[in-house]
Amino acid sequence: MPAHTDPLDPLARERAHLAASRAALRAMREDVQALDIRDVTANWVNAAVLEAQIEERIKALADLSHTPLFFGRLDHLPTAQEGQRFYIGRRHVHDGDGDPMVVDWRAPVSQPFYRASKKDPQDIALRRRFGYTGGELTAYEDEHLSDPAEAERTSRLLQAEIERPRVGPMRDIVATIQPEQDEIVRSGLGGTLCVQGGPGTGKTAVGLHRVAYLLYAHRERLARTGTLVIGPNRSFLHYIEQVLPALGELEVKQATVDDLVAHVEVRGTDDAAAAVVKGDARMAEVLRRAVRSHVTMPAEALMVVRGSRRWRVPAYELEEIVRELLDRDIRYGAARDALPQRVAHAVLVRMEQAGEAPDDRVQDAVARNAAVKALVKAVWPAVDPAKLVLRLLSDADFLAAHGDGLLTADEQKAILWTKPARSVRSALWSAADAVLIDEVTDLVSRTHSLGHVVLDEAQDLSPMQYRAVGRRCSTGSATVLGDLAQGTTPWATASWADALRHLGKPAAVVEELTAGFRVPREVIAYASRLLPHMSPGLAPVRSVRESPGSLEVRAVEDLDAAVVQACLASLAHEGSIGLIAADARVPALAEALASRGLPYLAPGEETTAASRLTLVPASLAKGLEYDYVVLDEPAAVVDGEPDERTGLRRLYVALTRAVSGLTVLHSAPLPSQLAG
Ligand SMILES: Nc1ncnc2c1ncn2[C@@H]1O[C@H](COP(=O)(O)OP(=O)(O)OP(=O)(O)O)[C@@H](O)[C@H]1O
Repeated sequence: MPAHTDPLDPLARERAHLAASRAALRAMREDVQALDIRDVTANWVNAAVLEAQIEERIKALADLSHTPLFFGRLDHLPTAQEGQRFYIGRRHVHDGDGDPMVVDWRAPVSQPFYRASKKDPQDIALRRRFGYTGGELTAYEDEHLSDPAEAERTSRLLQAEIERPRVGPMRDIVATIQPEQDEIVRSGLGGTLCVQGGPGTGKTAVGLHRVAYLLYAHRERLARTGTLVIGPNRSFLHYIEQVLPALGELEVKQATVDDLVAHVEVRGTDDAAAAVVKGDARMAEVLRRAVRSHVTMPAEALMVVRGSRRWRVPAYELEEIVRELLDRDIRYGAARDALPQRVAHAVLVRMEQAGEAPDDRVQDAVARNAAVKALVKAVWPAVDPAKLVLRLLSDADFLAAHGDGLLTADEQKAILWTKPARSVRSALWSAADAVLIDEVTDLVSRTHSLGHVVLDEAQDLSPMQYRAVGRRCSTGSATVLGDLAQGTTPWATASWADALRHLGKPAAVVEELTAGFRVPREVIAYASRLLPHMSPGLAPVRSVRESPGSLEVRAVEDLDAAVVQACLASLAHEGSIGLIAADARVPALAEALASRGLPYLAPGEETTAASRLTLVPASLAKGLEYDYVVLDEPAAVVDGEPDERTGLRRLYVALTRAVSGLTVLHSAPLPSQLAG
């Protein structure tokens, strides 16, 4: 592109605005750096807090050289907003007079940039998109939305952004959020939203941008209550971890469900049958019963001695107090804390009847009396959540006592440990056990609720896991993202209504995303052959990529050699390469790559220009994407799972990771559902 120097040339003027905005941002940063806090802070605590806030602000105002300050411009019709012009970017920048040079993409005035169309111009005369090459503003593209003479056409810049080869971690999509995505991003904080969408429809991207939006629109409230993004595993979290910081949001926590319930060290695994029962919502009732079974009715009267006097509360009255606490909708631990005061109150009533005038201090003293403490210990003992679950899984009679009528004899047998554990420390806890312990922990004392939780790849959670997530946003809201067709756990949810019920958000609205931004048409059509066999009723994704992409399916004799060859061939292209294989095949392929001197990364490790090949076990492929994918032996991917449906879904996930091209290599016959 030739250099533009003519001051009347539109590109030159836009570049001048970019330079001026940069200078303004620098000035904003310098202003903050120059702040002298000595005058306004009376003590060092305030000073430290303020300094930390200033540090944050300075960080937030950094000019990231590779992320353009603005990517769009909106000119209102002269009749609207006084014909104002707004530059839309990742953050707000103002000049010395406080007038905006760039407005934050999340501000209400930016919304038409994403939503306005020729059909509904929203008083916009001009929408301009900017193209950048290496931080330089090099192109622009105009739409005159209110001009009936101008025909609607697809934006080249938008298309180029969608088709761009992928390297490195996930990037933000602020410049190209689509209208149907924007509606999800900007929907209110009050309600929970569930998004069903096929592979590559932008669910993860939308979820992350939604957090950024909510933090902008409800900054103070969410700063107080907190936000959390939940993903399926570490590799996935690594892959997405830079999106929010790039949008200026540094405070959002990220975790897996396992991280949330890490009350014990998980060293064991369950077979599918046991895991399904442990993850079933009926377990919540079994646990509730088991916890409440610790409460016993007082058999004897309570005798409290104070000075020369003895006060007696009969057993039936103590029982009434205990029953009343059991009937109340409060946690086991809260009721246990309340019990001594209730009992003390009964003693106080007697003192009053005897003509004394005891005050609150007397009641507190009675509540701390040894006899009262002993009573509480006997009738309402403390419950250790891990010990309780340990007993339930080790002691057949205890499990039967609380599981009968809820779990069948076979189900009880499935979850009982064959070798009962001796102690919480030595037990071989599984991931599902940790969730049970979390449920009990919450029965004992209420879990802290955050303001907003984004739950990605939600289809894979068990009902008990949904409950664990749900209690972390019980007074807040959630964004639930997933694809029923990509459910690869034996307990994967069959319907969003079920999932949302277990999450405790039955009134959530379910939206659908149907446009695919990742997988080329030919490849998605191939993968979609599996849909009727594993998730009948779900429509295939409609790819919006223009380049048809390449799909090659080849039977070979020497599989390892062919795979290495295909990786080398893919490396001749620009972008990242993912070699996806059944988990059991990974060691052999690792050796084959190593013996050819081909270095490779593990999933989630950052691809760089020098190191672009990742060896991906099929179990970790979910949510990730690579420019070119080489898929090893589809039949092995299917066979690696406990049942065929799960196997086909795992294969569907593996087939839908490619952005530009997919090479499928097999020495065994292809699964019949894939063969055309
Ligand atoms: N509006 C958009 N503009 C440009 N790129 C987009 C847009 N929406 C999504 N993408 C890109 O499409 C790819 C797929 O998005 P994402 O990973 O969020 O999809 P997903 O629905 O979560 O997929 P999966 O179901 O496979 O996990 C990403 O590279 C993302 O940046």
